[in-house]
Amino acid sequence: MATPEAYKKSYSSKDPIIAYCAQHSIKQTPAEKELQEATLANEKMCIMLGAPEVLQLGKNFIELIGAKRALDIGTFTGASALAWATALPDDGEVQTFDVDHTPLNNTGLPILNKYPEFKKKITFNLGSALSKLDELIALGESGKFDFAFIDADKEVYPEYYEKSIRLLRKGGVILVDNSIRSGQVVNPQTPQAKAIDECNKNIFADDRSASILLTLGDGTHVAFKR
Ligand SMILES: C[S@@+](CC[C@H](N)C(=O)[O-])C[C@H]1O[C@@H](n2cnc3c(N)ncnc32)[C@H](O)[C@@H]1O
Repeated sequence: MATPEAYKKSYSSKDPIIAYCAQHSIKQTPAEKELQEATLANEKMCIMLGAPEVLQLGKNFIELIGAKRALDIGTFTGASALAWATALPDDGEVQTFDVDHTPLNNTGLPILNKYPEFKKKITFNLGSALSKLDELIALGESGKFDFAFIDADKEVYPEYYEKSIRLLRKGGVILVDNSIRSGQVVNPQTPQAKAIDECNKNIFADDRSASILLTLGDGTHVAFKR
């Protein structure tokens, strides 16, 4: 029985409409399929795996806007970083951030090492994502990224959005994962749900971007930098 959080993810949902949409949307490379299956099989916290329909949306945006540089906030086993790497051009770059590389080392890297054409585009940063994003801003990288995926500690979502909007160029796209949090944002009670709700409200009120909150996966807030 899927947990409520996993319910809307296509790989765990029993909903035939979600299954139908997934069947007519998701196009994974063999590398992505292998990493998804290994994560679901090996990782106790496999619930954290990015929903493939959300990763598909991100890949489509990367292709559409001709992105070259992507931020991936929350690596886990590397599934979202790999998705962006498959969609980026050969000279593309993914900067991915995590405080814990255990799932990456145990499950992600044994598979990623088999696909050097994708792995070579990914830089794995170990440490607080917020500090690393601040370092990029201090290094003069503001306005130089094309795409960002926010999928790490939920309490920090409002700050991750702020850093991402600064680091993206005009026309860049931000996807915020778990923006509905199994419906908890409607009446947020936990610090995580409250922070996601705050982030959703900030994005909706933000003149620096056009945006839409989609009921895709566990909720996907999409912001297009003006
Ligand atoms: C939901 S998982 C990421 C899933 C991944 N994006 C994917 O598509 O499979 C969230 C990750 O954020 C990491 N994380 C938690 N707090 C963090 C922080 N302060 N800085 C960076 N990463 C953090 C966790 O260790 C975890 O691996």
